[in-house]
Amino acid sequence: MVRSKAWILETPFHGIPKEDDFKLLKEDLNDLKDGEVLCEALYLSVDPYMRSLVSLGMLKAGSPMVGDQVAIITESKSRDYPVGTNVIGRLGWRSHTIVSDLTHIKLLPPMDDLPLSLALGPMGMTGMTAYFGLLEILDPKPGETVLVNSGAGAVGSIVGQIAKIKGCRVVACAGSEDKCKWIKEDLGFDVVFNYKTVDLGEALSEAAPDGIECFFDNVAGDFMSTVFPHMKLYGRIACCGTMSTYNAVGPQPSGPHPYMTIVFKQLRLEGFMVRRWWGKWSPAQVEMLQWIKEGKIKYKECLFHGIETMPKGFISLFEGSNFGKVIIKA
Ligand SMILES: NC(=O)C1=CN([C@@H]2O[C@H](COP(=O)(O)OP(=O)(O)OC[C@H]3O[C@@H](n4cnc5c(N)ncnc54)[C@H](OP(=O)(O)O)[C@@H]3O)[C@@H](O)[C@H]2O)C=CC1
Ligand SMILES: CCCCCC(=O)/C=C/[C@H]1[C@H](O)CC(=O)[C@@H]1CCCCCCC(=O)O
Repeated sequence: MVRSKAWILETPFHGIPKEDDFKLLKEDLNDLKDGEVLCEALYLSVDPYMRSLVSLGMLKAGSPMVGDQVAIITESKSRDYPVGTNVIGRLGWRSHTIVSDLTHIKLLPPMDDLPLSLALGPMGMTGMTAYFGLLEILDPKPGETVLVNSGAGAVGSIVGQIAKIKGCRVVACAGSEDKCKWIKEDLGFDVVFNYKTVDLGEALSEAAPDGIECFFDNVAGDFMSTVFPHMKLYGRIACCGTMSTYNAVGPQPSGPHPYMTIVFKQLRLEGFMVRRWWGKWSPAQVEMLQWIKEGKIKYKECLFHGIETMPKGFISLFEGSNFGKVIIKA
């Protein structure tokens, strides 16, 4: 008999999630039926969207926490997935899972000798978000200025590096001096500032006196409103996420929005969800693997150890204490 540990949401979040909002349950799993496999989690992902699922009413008190994990098949009654196969799937915050519908798991992308955890980072959902959000929505040209916020995060750090590969000038910000040092010195972004210690408008005027062609926005809110006047005519904005609003309590902030600037500068804003390009993930992963092997894309992981630490890892995303991709090693 296998005992699984599984996190549920005990109390819907109010403001920044707290460790008390979660509860760890233990469940004895049944024996496998024909066609089923038993997955044991190796690495689990925590991502900002999990916070927004509560605001959207998709996660309620008592709901199992959702999320992707890299797992190994430890028992199998399926010919397609023999014991020892590594898979990725939206299996939730749990240590062991019986999978009956095998469309819920898939093989990892080819990763040569890279750590398996990268299938949750640059080779996985966050890396693909950076890749497609930048290349499909913003389509930056060599010499253009690309601004990215949360620049030391899982998505932002990859956005800036792909923009450098494409010959762009990268302006990025992050919320600590250590993060700024990493993206400036190790990742080679051109202009970097700590948005918590500068006047954002002044920092943008200084960083991009001729204006910004492409803005990859992970934050929204006041940050975005401040950026609009610094955009160039026909500037493009990829609306990737809204870190500044996920923990908002009560009605969402309503402005100010410089609408006249959007019209006058003929800006294009486009929201996206990375699964739009699901059919193109494989070739993108091949290119990402090549860039990582050539040292053109560097990555950082912020590892937490043990499934018991999942709430801590998740909360770190909103405290800004994470560097790169937050991963829980089971
Ligand atoms: N559209 C899509 O398909 C996808 C969208 N996303 C979005 O991309 C964004 C980045 O995700 P991801 O890279 O995984 O996360 P990160 O690794 O960037 O971690 C989150 C970071 O956000 C910053 N942050 C936290 N709270 C705030 C706040 N109130 N205001 C401004 N910044 C804040 C912190 O960095 P700092 O030190 O810089 O403050 C923190 O480290 C998120 O908005 C997420 O929802 C992610 C995946 C897919
Ligand atoms: C829901 C607000 C999302 C804000 C932006 C963001 O972070 C999006 C992340 C998605 C990414 O495109 C791929 C995903 O899987 C993320 C969203 C998943 C939402 C539904 C999850 C429901 C479930 O698994 O049961």
